Amino acid sequence: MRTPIIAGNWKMNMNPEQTAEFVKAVKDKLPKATEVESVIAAPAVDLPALLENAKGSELKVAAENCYFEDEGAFTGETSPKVLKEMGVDYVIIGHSERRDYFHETDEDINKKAHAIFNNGMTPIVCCGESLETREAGKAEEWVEAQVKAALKDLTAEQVSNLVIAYEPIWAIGTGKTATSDQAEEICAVVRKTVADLYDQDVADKVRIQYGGSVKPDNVKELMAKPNIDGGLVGGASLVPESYLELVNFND
Ligand SMILES: O=C(CO)COP(=O)(O)O
Repeated sequence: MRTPIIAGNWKMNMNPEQTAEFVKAVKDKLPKATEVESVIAAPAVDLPALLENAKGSELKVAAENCYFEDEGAFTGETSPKVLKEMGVDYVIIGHSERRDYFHETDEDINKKAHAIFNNGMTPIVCCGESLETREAGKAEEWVEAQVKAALKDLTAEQVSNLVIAYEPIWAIGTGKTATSDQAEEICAVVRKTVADLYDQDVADKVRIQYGGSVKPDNVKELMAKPNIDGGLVGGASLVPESYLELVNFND
């Protein structure tokens, strides 16, 4: 019912030449997008190379961030309108690195979600708690509050098409994966939050990814969980062989 979605988040790790080489290495070995969606999120400087090389393949393209205005005096920002014109499908917003290092607020993230939908793309909204919050027993309420704030005033139709990525901060780039049960537990909370805000039908349609040290050797177990529909993958998405193992997790 929900098409699985595996997205690589390259972060600030690739240049246009490396991007072109990567896409050439994977493009003919991807699953059909109707069975598993394969996405790569790249820095803005790599998007032209990514889009050009991905043409005609099953690979979908994401930006790692954008601004919430379409144009204007916003030095250094990326326009969602231009991303759409270039052919971008998805935009990651609210990654914990952007919240922590660049002080993005829940309100910014909500404005970006509206701007991305208004431009005909799909947001991948990230949420997730710190180790401190988890140890205080507040992971569920933290994530629920982040999801509620990010979705403010979005329509049921928009949220039906949305992707939400649950990424516990303590599992990002640390090699510490949440157990599949821990990941499932919070992904279920995310779905319930959507059901409470909208209805069960919308909650059944929204796709929820887990992110945080997803690797070829744990992807199958995570994907087997009922509320996990995909992965948002950092380190293991940088190498063509491991990216291919991730997107072909069903084989
Ligand atoms: O932040 C992440 C994806 O957005 C996860 O990164 P890692 O897969 O490197 O832990």
